[in-house]
Amino acid sequence: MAAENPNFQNTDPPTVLVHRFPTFDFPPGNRLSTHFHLLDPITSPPTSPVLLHSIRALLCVGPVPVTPETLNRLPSLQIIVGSSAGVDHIDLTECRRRNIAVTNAGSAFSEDAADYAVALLFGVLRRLPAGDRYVRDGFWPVNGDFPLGFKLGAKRVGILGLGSIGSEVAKRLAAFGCSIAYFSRKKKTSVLFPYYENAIDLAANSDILIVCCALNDETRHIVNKDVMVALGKEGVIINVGRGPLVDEKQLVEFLVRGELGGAGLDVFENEPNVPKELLERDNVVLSPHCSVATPESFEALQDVIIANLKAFFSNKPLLSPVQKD
Ligand SMILES: O=CC(=O)O
Repeated sequence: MAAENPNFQNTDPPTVLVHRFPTFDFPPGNRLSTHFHLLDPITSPPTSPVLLHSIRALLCVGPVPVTPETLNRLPSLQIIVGSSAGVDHIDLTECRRRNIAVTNAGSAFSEDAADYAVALLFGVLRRLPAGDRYVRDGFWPVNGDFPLGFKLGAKRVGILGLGSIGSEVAKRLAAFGCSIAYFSRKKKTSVLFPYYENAIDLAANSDILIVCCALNDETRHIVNKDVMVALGKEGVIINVGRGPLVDEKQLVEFLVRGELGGAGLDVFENEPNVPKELLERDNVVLSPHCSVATPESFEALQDVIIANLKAFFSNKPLLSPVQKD
């Protein structure tokens, strides 16, 4: 038992406590358990409070909340290794206070998330899901040609959050001939794209807004009514970040009143619930929070998790620490 074995945490492989919803796990065949002793309270017998007291590393699988109560049970905790790009489910303030390091999925998901943002954008502009329904439902022979879509090339794209995902979006849309501008926490010295100091100015100078920033107190509802007005009647919003980055109630009203051109949404404020007004709109493409969900991404994620945990247990710099500022 851990209390009788003060070196428990130094055993090989090192112990990592798993924190997850019962319904949420890695796909079968994960490689983590070949490197670490994974202690999963959902599949193992109840974990004793004494053992919990000795845990130094927590692996957070999926968006399960890490609250001050979770952390109180783990007084020796030094690192939380997250398995998602966003870490809004982890109480970062409390982690900072307790000096607990937090890591995220790093760039494991960035290419898939960026591909998906572009796919949603094509879906909205060229009306792909609506065209698919038109064919399947037998309207083509009866009603004739399908209404025109819009060209992607030469559109002005504003990216909210030019991090790892946003940069991949920029690369892809630049290749389609779009002009790129962005708003981020900070202006990036290494980037030549025009920078706007706030989301409203970015929207006023964009045809399309792609939302891919982290969710926190500063960015909650960053896409609000004023940003929607600035984007204008033809404007398109794509969200592959988190639902609460967009004021969903306002978004619905703007779409219903025809004051926005369309939206492509992989994330929602109250998942898995989607406002019913969106279900019947052909200029809206809906998706069940799966922009990063490919076997290739999950393979890359395991590399990032293993690298972070190995670095932690050997006192080396972490691969993907979450920014402290
Ligand atoms: O939503 C997915 C993620 O944050 O990784």
